[in-house]
Amino acid sequence: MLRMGLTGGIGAGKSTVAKELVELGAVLVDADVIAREIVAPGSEGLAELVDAFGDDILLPDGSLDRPVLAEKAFVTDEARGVLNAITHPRVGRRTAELVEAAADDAILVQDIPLLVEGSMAPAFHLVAVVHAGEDERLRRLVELRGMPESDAKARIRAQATEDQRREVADVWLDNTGEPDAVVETVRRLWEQRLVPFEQNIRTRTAVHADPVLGPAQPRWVEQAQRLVARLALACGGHAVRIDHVGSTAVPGLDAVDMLDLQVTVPDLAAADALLEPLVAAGFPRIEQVDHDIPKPSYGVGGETDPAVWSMRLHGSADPGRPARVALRVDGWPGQQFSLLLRDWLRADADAVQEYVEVKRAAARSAADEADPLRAASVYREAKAPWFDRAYRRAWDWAEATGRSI
Ligand SMILES: CC(C)(COP(=O)(O)OP(=O)(O)OC[C@H]1O[C@@H](n2cnc3c(N)ncnc32)[C@H](O)[C@@H]1O)[C@@H](O)C(=O)NCCC(=O)NCCS
Ligand SMILES: Nc1ncnc2c1ncn2[C@@H]1O[C@H](COP(=O)(O)OP(=O)(O)OP(=O)(O)O)[C@@H](O)[C@H]1O
Repeated sequence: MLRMGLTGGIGAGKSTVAKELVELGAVLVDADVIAREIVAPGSEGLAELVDAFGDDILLPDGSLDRPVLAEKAFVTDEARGVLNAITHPRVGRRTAELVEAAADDAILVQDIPLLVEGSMAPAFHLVAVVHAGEDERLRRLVELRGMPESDAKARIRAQATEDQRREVADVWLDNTGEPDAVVETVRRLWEQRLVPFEQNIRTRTAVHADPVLGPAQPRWVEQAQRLVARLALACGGHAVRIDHVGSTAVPGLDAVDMLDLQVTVPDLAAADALLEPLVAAGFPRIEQVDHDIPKPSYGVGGETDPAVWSMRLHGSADPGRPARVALRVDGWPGQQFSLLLRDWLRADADAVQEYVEVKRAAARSAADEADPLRAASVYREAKAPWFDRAYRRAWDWAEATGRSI
């Protein structure tokens, strides 16, 4: 099952996007619909609202007078807090039941207006944000939906900002233009990302990245932050720390478009306990081959022992964001080196330049190989001698600068 969170400010066009996704085959769980269900006539939720806001929020037939409640609830943060405290736990429980009931191969889309406000992003495999500027949203709400302007403005004020939404957005769906434009983008998203992503989760398949060296991308840092947040939720107490490592964590360093994340675990048993939680979170296990594990030819204390280089490797099931997740044991040389190498390169521009040239030469040698597996191995082997020396140099740098991990 793939779980996608869909959000956006009021009037941005979530319903337009959700409708298209349902037509394409998604199972929709809509928080606004659930929020209506849990305050239906005769419900406990409605009785609590009446206790809190007075019986003038009821229509003569006993149902909720929504505009009247909106007028009372969105005037102050306190009143909105009371509304949220009554409704949100009930919406949460009903949502959990619906998610539980969805089929294993479902592409589940959860339309949640307050996803960002509720810090829910890491619980999803992917978060899509529908965007339209504030003035345009106001216009749509007032002109097309007949909402009082003061109500529309009060709700916008009560919601997350555009910057906060950008932070969690794996996919940014611009809906400032004609609705047809966003619908077309949604169709492409469905075919190129959501369908293969769901299949990869179910079949435990990690995606590959094209082994092409490209210039550093500023978006790598934000993307890595989102993956770290997901991994932290999936790993819970088993992770000592989670870091963005590797070339994509070093500003200005050319790299293959593959993010490296390291989950530090207390021991290998903890790494193995994380197998299923990581698969479910969209990070399938990759079986290791011995030569994938770096082992320096010299060391300062036992690093040549292959046992201390043991690790567990996972990949990403998301075709839109290839990543490798290495689970390494706290204090073992591989875990330490991965952090040290990153920090040394971040601190030493000459070393970065040197490494870029080594990588480019390795890429040139690999380009002659037609077989992709062979090309990957040529690339790896061409970099190995530099890496071997880097192991020593990074430790020397740590000693000289008094850096500790
Ligand atoms: C106050 C109510 C009765 C007003 O009903 P109305 O029919 O006018 O609006 P509706 O429920 O369709 O919501 C429309 C939009 O308003 C915004 N909104 C609704 N509730 C809130 C809230 N508590 N805080 C901020 N924005 C909100 C969302 O963008 C939502 O998509 C209703 O919004 C409500 O019960 N809200 C509390 C539940 C809630 O938080 N729902 C949002 C998702 S869980
Ligand atoms: N691209 C667009 N251009 C013009 N109008 C649009 C566009 N997309 C949506 N609308 C209209 O704007 C209004 C708000 O859109 P929609 O109901 O999809 O927003 P929403 O994000 O689901 O809002 P809510 O937060 O209230 O659930 C609707 O009347 C819709 O028909």
